[in-house]
Amino acid sequence: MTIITRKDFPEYFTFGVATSSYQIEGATSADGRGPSIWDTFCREPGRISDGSSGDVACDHYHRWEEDLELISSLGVQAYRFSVAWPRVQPTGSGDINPLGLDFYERLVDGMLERGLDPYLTLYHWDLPQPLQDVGGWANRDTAYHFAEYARAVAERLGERVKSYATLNEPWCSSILSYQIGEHAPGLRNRKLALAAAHHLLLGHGEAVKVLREVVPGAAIGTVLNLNAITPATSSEQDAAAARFEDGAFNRWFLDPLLRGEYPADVWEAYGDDVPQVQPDDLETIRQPIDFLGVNYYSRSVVSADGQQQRPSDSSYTDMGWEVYPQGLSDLLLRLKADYTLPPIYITENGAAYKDTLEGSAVHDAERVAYLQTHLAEVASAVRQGVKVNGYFAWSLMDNFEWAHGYSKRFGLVYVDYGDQQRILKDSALWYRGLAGAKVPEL
Ligand SMILES: CO[C@H](O)c1c[n+]2c([nH]1)[C@H](O)[C@@H](O)[C@H](O)[C@H]2CO
Repeated sequence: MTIITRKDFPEYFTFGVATSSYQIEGATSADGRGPSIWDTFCREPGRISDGSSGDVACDHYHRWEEDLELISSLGVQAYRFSVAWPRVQPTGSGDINPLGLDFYERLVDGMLERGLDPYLTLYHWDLPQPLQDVGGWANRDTAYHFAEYARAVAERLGERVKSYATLNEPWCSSILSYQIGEHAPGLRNRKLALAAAHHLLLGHGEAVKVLREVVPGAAIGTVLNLNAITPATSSEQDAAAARFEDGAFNRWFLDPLLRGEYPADVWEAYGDDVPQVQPDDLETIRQPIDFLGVNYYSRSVVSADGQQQRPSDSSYTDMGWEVYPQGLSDLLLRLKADYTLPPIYITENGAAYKDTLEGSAVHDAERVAYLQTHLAEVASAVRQGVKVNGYFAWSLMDNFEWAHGYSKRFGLVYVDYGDQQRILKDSALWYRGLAGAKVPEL
């Protein structure tokens, strides 16, 4: 395994850690916060593997200062976090809750006081429940409500926030949530899912227009989860299946955002389930952006029979995801080859492993190896000319892992949910050595 050091990355490269509001904050009824679709989803029996919810999570809402100290101690330059829409606008439209904005203002000012650059995500899945009561993202109005919520946040926080990402992973907020049903609101309807995907993209475009007006000096972009997709064999059937998966998973979002069009091959395959697109929608969606966030965890090996392949010579994380670092450089080089790109940030990369607390230590060698090998691929892609400006490890600390509850640990920092103690894992110490290293004299 190649040893990477700070010298393998450009001087301007930003190292950070990432979280999201519903996964760490808790305090789901504090200070005027309204219910989100995840509060509702967690109460539906069987939805969450351990029957838990984000009601307490990491109690970050009350421990935010301690957590900012923790982040600062890791030597990183930036912190990627998300704002809970239901804290700021409890019903998703109309009245703004000043106490909700107060929390994020304290948080952002706390970052700046510690020399941390705030990288804000406006939507990381916690949609106000009243919007879902009238269709959620399958309702076109939600796109416009989202832009007004973006306005409220940007007007309060302004350009203290260095970077505004509109969405986190619209594929998850639409296909995984409205078609596959694994995430809130847990529906299984492809037509609704494709409508939701379109309205998420439209909401992104409408929000970009608002942000350009309110915070013209901030970097504005969005975040996609993208996979490196490999056919299981060299057969034409598997190759065709891989092309379609690439279209449905990657290009369905990349092409509207970067080209202002849906991929024709996939559009045709969807038949009557395709979304209703108004004449100016794609022009709105393709608003120029200053960065593209890429979340990468593993590759997808696709066969015509639809069976998920598990190459026997690979290792797998606790989520059952193949450890395939080369997929990250493959993906980045493919993006460079196929699209006219803004600078890229790796906004999420990390792994869940079964962590064991030994006294006040967690020796998570597998996670160190995962981070080391994936960062080496980022460095390789940068050497090959891909403009990657930064990397955010997922996640700062163990947290609520959606349908898996607290059974999966992604953190660089171990959380003892009994007493909310935070304990640096070996991976945090390793990452500090890289992220906190002084940039070598060039
Ligand atoms: C298939 O991986 C996805 O890209 C993905 C993985 N993850 C995500 N998206 C989400 O953005 C995080 O909230 C999850 O906690 C994290 C770990 O599951």
